[in-house]
Amino acid sequence: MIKVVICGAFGRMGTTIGGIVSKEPDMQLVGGVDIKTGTFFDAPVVSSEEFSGLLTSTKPDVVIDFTIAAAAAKNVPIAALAGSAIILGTTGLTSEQRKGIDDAIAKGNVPAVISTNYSIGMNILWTLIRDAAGKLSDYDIELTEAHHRYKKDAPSGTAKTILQILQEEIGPREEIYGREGMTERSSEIGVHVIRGGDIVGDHAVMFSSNYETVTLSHRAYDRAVFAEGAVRATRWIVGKKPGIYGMKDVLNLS
Ligand SMILES: NC(=O)C1=CN([C@@H]2O[C@H](COP(=O)(O)OP(=O)(O)OC[C@H]3O[C@@H](n4cnc5c(N)ncnc54)[C@H](OP(=O)(O)O)[C@@H]3O)[C@@H](O)[C@H]2O)C=CC1
Ligand SMILES: O=C(O)C1=N[C@H](C(=O)O)C[C@H](O)C1
Repeated sequence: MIKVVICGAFGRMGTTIGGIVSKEPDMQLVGGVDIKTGTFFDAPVVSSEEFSGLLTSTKPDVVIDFTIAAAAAKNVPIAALAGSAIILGTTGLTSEQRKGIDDAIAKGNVPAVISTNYSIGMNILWTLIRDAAGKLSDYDIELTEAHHRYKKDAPSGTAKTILQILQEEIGPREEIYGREGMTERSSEIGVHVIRGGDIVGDHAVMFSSNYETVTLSHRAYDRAVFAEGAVRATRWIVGKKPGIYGMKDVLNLS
């Protein structure tokens, strides 16, 4: 049995993942962590102050974190230093927060999957964007993303990963976040963020020349797509060598 604890248990992702884990025959949901406490899917949910105690009493194989950056920056090091494998989906981490997490994973000598997007489709799209960017580096590039009204970080973690891929493939380019007034396009990458309703997650990259536009896009219809990916990563990480992996490793994408 793979024993699992979920940080952010009562959140949109935490409840979706908890529902899946609780039905998996080879997994046992042993607890959750959130601001509010109680139970989810018959497992106890404790506050972050009680997280260490939960780890000692349940000894989870894997801790999954979908919270907010400030919480993940505290939860993940505690879990890693206690010896649990990590699945981290929380976005909006500062570089200092990410370094603290990476250091704790190294110090705890545990394996971890960290990804800004656990959907299979987005991981395929990232490889397509890399390929297109290498070949269309002289085209104008615009990136758009749209999410629900409650999303706290902008641009999305997925959009930041796309920007990183573009920068790696086409060399350093200025990033312009929205435009207003008298603007003249140069070689920048334009980045545009939309927030509204319950949009689950849309991302698109446009490569435009004077005669054509290539658009590579992805739309998630249901959070289950991220949750299923995180559960897949949870099963995959058990028994892996210590280190930080991505979904491309889980999905065996080169
Ligand atoms: N990598 C991926 O594929 C995906 C990543 N995400 C990311 O996952 C994160 C969560 O998203 P989502 O589920 O929509 O957000 P929610 O706000 O619905 O859920 C986050 C939960 O974490 C709780 N929380 C806040 N602080 C703490 C803490 N210190 N310890 C434990 N729990 C805490 C929140 O409580 P409260 O509401 O009371 O503050 C809330 O219940 C975001 O960063 C999002 O970008 C989302 C989808 C896919
Ligand atoms: O907060 C969300 O909802 C999502 N967050 C992730 C991100 O920031 O990229 C992944 C997905 O787009 C949904």
